[in-house]
Amino acid sequence: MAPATIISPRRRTEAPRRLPSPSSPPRKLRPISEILKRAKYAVVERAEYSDIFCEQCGSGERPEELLLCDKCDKGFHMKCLRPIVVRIPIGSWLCPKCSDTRKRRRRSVSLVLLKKRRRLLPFIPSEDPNQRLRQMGTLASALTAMQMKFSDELTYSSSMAPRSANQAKFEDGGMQVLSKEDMETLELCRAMSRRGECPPFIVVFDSCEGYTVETDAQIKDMTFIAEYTGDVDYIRNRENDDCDSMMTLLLATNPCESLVICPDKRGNIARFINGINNHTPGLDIQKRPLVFCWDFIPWGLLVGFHIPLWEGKKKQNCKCVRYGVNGECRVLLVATRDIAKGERLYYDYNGYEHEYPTHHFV
Ligand SMILES: C[S@@+](CC[C@H](N)C(=O)[O-])C[C@H]1O[C@@H](n2cnc3c(N)ncnc32)[C@H](O)[C@@H]1O
Repeated sequence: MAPATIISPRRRTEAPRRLPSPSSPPRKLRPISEILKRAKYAVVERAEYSDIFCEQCGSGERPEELLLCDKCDKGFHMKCLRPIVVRIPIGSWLCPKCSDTRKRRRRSVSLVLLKKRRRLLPFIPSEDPNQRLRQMGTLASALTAMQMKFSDELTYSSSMAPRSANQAKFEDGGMQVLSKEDMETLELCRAMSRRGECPPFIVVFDSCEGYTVETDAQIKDMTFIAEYTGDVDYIRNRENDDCDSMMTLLLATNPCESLVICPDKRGNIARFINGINNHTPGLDIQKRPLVFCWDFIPWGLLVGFHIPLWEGKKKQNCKCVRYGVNGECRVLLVATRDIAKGERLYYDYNGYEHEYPTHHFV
């Protein structure tokens, strides 16, 4: 906003200045806050503003009711504005057009920032090679216990679904495409993993949750955690499969073409990440915080709502997202907030089909 032009020591949108009558005794100066509280109208100083008229009604009458925009210098009757301005604004005032431009400019800036912030970040491997060995060791133990082999990519076999079946264009309603920059980040992470610079996570065993993944360093929001890998198969082949780690890969318009990832023989750390319980409220309703809102209530009543605060939602710190990458579907796990070292990873298993039973999850 352009700085206000100084035409007198007073602001143009300020309250009227009452000149003391020659007969009255000198008065003490009142604080500006008190003057503004009592002020009814804006005063236009006639000497400099005699040619000002209202942009809405075109009239220059009732100059004492004219507000001047601190940016474009144009005049507006307080009662011609919508909504009507009933008292002189405290501080600077912008007319509807100037405040709209400012809002729009602000919005586009924040969108750019938002876009920048939403870019995928590569994980940062621990510097100490011994620490990385320990991390890989915990994964190797868990894989061995599950009789699985490590695989950091999707695998295809003729007895299941061929690679040609994995086409993002088959997705019912289309699939979001991973941006070029995010693809580079994904490739960078894969290259790091191949060199033994693994992501800083460990797999631990918990008597309630089974295997679960914990961070071994602080993780930033939007950090790429892992790709969900395993054998790709048609959903139709797996209808009676009791594997609890299957992941949706493709939901095709023709259900016969839908695919799942099955990490029963091969997979990576993604297969050990646990889910949130999104059925059971963690706090009883009386103890949930109240949120107050009066925005949409015309008669200005203050209304409080209880917001459902599911414990699981609070634990959730990553998400599982399907993307089209070079025309194929891929499933990526990404941090949804900053995660402290030692925190366990959780995401919502019911992201797509709302079917996974999580009632028993801790
Ligand atoms: C993809 S696996 C995750 C790794 C699994 N915990 C394991 O030991 O192999 C999914 C299974 O883990 C278990 N699980 C996942 N999240 C859980 C949670 N929050 N509490 C308890 N069990 C959970 C459930 O048995 C679920 O079917």
